[in-house]
Amino acid sequence: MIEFIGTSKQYRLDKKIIKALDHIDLKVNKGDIFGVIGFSGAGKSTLIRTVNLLETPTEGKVIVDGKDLTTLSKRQLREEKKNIGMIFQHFNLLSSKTVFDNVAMPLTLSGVNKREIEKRVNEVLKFVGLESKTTAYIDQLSGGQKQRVGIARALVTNPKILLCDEATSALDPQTTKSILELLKRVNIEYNITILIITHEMEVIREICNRVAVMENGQIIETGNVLEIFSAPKTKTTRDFVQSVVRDEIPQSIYEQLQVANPNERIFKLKFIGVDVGQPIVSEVVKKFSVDINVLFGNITELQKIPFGNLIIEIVGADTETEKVVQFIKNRNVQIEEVLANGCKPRNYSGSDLGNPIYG
Ligand SMILES: Nc1ncnc2c1ncn2[C@@H]1O[C@H](COP(=O)(O)OP(=O)(O)OP(=O)(O)O)[C@@H](O)[C@H]1O
Repeated sequence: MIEFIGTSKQYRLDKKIIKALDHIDLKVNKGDIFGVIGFSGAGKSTLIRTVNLLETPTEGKVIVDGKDLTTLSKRQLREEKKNIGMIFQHFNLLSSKTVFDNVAMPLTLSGVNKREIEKRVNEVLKFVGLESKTTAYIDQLSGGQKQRVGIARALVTNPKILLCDEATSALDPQTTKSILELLKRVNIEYNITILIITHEMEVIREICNRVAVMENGQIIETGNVLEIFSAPKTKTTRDFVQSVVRDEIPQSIYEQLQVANPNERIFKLKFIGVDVGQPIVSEVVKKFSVDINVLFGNITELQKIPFGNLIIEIVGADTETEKVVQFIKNRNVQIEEVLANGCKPRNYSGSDLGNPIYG
């Protein structure tokens, strides 16, 4: 649906060349809610703005729905752009106009007749839940309502693609959730492919099915959301994942544990999907001569699939512990020995946390 092929964009600032996009190869499939995440300056805005040629690439192609936009005439490009809606962090609405007039704007500019405009605008305003606000002025709306107007305006031309440029970054968490819910409905009910750029992993977790991580104008990692959350490969991706799914022992617990007994080792377990329901800890204790302390655990949901993290201390002879590790692996649960800041696996004992609560 959207394909970047060797897409680069350079800016010249004084005598310096800034590589905002550095040979991007990326494919967004029809029906995706595709998230691009990165820190400030990574190149996200530049990337999304090339999809409707608000920025022209200096090199490479941007293919949208089979057409290379960079090769189209102005008139062809205007036609193609009707298939692409966009919403913005700061809404980009006209405050001197009513909600209705803001939403009607793209149709008015294309010369659509009044009756049709009225029908379509009322339809999309109903869809975004603002049918009672048609005559209100933008200044009389909350941030969330403003973004709903932005979404209605983007939908009014029946686009195939919706571009979201940090669409929830100016909103509080509750409002963010409701806007993300609305975007999910846009994707499902209107069958619109969505490309979102964000610096918030929460947004990726909530609605995206696929994600790319950007750094210094490049895509450093890409995959489906479950894959990226369960096995992030780069430090930047790990940091983003950590921001919403903690899977490290909290510092306070580290501090209470003391290095001592070689028979005590700490492991991190990741459960994905149905595995979350497995009573694995109690099974291990019944089957093997070990004790287990649960140090930390959480569970979250990714695309309706449960995703859990557990950090446990196994107390027992090394040979027995290795058998436990194998047993857990055989149950399709990821297990790795915890490393402390890149040091060798640590063994702990002492303190209340060292007292087995299972077995
Ligand atoms: N018009 C411009 N002229 C010069 N440099 C630019 C221009 N636009 C962007 N840049 C530079 O390109 C790089 C990528 O910027 P971009 O805005 O795409 O990043 P971003 O990931 O969207 O960051 P943010 O989240 O802060 O907007 C940055 O180094 C930025 O300073």
